[in-house]
Amino acid sequence: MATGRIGNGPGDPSAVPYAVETVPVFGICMGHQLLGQDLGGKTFKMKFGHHGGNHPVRNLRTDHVEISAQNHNYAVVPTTLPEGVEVTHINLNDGSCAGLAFPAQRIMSLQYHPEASPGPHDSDYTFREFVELMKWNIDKKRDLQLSAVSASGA
Ligand SMILES: NC(=O)CC[C@H](N)C(=O)O
Repeated sequence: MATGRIGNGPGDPSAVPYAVETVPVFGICMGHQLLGQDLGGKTFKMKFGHHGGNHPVRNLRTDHVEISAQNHNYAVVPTTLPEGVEVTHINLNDGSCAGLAFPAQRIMSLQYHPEASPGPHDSDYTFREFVELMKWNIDKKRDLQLSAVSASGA
């Protein structure tokens, strides 16, 4: 997943469990493909790809159909994704993977472009979903900090 370097510091590392946390990630298009690969999945080159602003996708969680802007030639192979990774959207023209989620690490991604503008706004809700993931992370970090402070007796 996201890589980085955590530097040196004073004191007992067990007193700061909140210092290491997973950060919510929202991947779009290439970001979706790279997340799919990072989670253990494979990608493949499509025969024609999807290009244009009128591609129907189905949200498998809500069963709603959204019109989407798309511009890609590769896609994630759903059957190669490991346990715990959920396919959240499919392209209704060819059944290809149009979105995935890994809730355990607060990861979400879309193959298409919800940010497209001008373009359809059917998928604006996905940005609100990502804001909720970030809020959850902030609340969890605060709770961990509070419990670490009370455990230390400070
Ligand atoms: N718009 C993109 O990010 C394209 C991703 C990748 N190069 C593809 O063609 O599928």
